[in-house]
Parts: sequence; C-alpha cells; structure tokens
Amino acid sequence: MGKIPVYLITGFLGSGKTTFLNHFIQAVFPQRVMVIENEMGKINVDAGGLVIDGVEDVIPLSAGCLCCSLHDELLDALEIVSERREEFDLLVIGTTGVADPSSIVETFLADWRVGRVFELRSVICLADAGLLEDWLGETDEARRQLVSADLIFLYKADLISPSYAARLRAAIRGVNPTAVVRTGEFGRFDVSELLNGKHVTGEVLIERISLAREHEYAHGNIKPFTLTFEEPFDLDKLSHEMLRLVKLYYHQIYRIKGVVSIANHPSRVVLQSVRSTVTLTDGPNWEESEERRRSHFVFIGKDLRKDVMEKIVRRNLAAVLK
Ligand SMILES: Nc1nc2c(ncn2[C@@H]2O[C@H](COP(=O)(O)OP(=O)(O)OP(=O)(O)O)[C@@H](O)[C@H]2O)c(=O)[nH]1
Repeated sequence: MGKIPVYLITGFLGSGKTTFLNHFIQAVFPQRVMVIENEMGKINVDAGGLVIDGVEDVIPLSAGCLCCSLHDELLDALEIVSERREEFDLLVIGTTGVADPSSIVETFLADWRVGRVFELRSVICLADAGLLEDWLGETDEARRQLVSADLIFLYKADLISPSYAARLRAAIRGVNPTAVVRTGEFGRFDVSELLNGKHVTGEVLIERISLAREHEYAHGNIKPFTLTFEEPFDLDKLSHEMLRLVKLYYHQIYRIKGVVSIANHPSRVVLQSVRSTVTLTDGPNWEESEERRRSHFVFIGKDLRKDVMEKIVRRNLAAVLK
C-alpha cells in the first residue's frame, strides 16, 4: 500500500470549510475519507454536521488549536489513522479558522516518521469573498493561511460582483503569487484538478513557512467560548437580538455557531453567523426521548466578555417576559 494522501483544509472563520468538506466527501465518493477535524470551542458543531456516506470516521480534536497546543494530539491522531489504513483512501485534516497551517505542513514535510507514511497532496485555503479584505486588514491569521496554501478557493462569489472578484484575486496573488486560485460557491470545485494536480512542492512550502515564521506568532486575542442554556428560546426574539448583537459588536464578534432549542418546535435550529450575517435554519429533529433540549452557542471573537454575551442571549429565552 502506498502512502496515505493528505488534504489539509484551512481558511479563516466562516470561510466555508465545513461546506467544502461536505462537498469534497460527496465529490470523491466512492473513495473513502477519514477526517481529522479540529474545532475551536468545546462543542464540535461541524463534526456533527458532516454527511455520513463516504466518511469512514471523524476524529475530533476539539480543545485548542492544531497548530499550537494540539501538536502532540495531532501526532497521536495520525498514529491512530495509520493503524486503520485499510479502512479509507484519503485523509482530510480540517483546521480551525484561526490556525496557522505552517506548523502542520511542516509536520508532514519535515518529520520523517510522518513523511514515510503520509503524503501531503494539497494545502487548500478557502477565502470568504465578502470578508477577505476585512480579515486581511484586521488579522494576521488570514494572511498566514493564504501564504501556506497551494490551492486557494475564493468562495461566496455569489455575494460579490465579477469585477470585485478580479480585485480580490489580484490581492491574493499579492500575498501568494504561486498558488492556483479558483473562484466558486458553496464548496464546489473541479474534482479531477484537486485529486490529480500535484500542487505541493516541499521546497516552496518550506520557504513560505520560514517567511511566515519571521514574526513571533500567537492567535492574538481571538478566543472562543461556549454558552449553554437549559430552557428553550423564542425564535423571533432570538433572531432579532442576534442580528442586533452582531451589528453592535461588528469589530469584536467574528463568528457564532449555535444549535438552539426553540419553544414548541420539533427540530433543532442551527444558527450560523459570520460577522454581520445571521441565518437560522432547521436542523435534525429532537428525539422524543430527549427530555433535556439544551442550546449551545459557540462565540469566537476579540476581547469578548462571556458574561455580557450570556446576559444578552439569555433575555431571549421563551420564558423571559419582554
Ligand atoms: N452565500 C454563500 N454562503 C456560503 C457559501 N459557502 C458557505 N456559505 C455559508 O457560510 C456560513 C459558514 O460556512 P461554514 O462552512 O460553516 O464555514 P467554516 O469555515 O466551516 O466555519 P468555521 O468552522 O467557524 O471557521 C454558512 O452559513 C454557510 O452556509 C457560499 O459560497 N455562498
């Protein structure tokens, strides 16, 4: 058996990594995919949202970030995966939206124990066309992710004009002149280009990594926290409040994900917010036996106070009077 092909998926918060991964899993079927998924915050909303057909297993790494504190845990996960080699064809590693992928890339290229079993085929960076300029201007992470990639998908092209897309592609080339850049929507891509293209070359990546390392790196003050509530929410109050909240805290709240219990509603409601957008959609039904229909919200942002957010979200519980 040859080396295990690895696809590393990066991209800033809310850029569409889970959407892409779902699409990838369907597109490469009948090849079987093993996923190592790293999620910021305690609740792995994304791993629960992956399509099942074609996925052999999802190994969650939930606490912290793969590129920093979880490095040893990544090595452990790779060992587990290599012992299950016969169960799958491709390995996908999904990083958090603030990961610097360079140290993960380095693990594959420079650690001989890893390199003799795994072959890093592509470092894929997803960029949110609507927010890329904001993120490049306000954070260091988005730039580092673009720098380390050999294939960049500029997604959410449905939200922008073709001329603005051209401007963004030029901005991307300014950060990373050698990566292949494709524009698209909702995780769609050319399967044969991705699977058959040979994008990663060790020397180029190592050179880029050393450039990315020039400055001391930490995830600034972008941090996640989770809020959990036992009682159900009022849908109208909650949707109105969340829209108000993300506009009011535009410069601090980067991402909110939630699985919410709504009073007298049979299904979970999934909340997705990327900066100032908020969508609430029906998720899977609650089981009859599930007496405790807990709601969970993961907030990711800068200098955010958990107690203040909790107070604001709490006042939208169905039992709270207006
Ligand atoms: N309009 C539009 N929305 C998209 C597109 N791709 C993804 N989205 C939406 O963007 C939101 C975030 O997508 P996810 O796939 O969850 O993003 P992510 O990168 O996994 O998010 P994190 O794990 O928090 O970093 C969801 O509401 C998606 O439905 C697209 O091409 N166009």
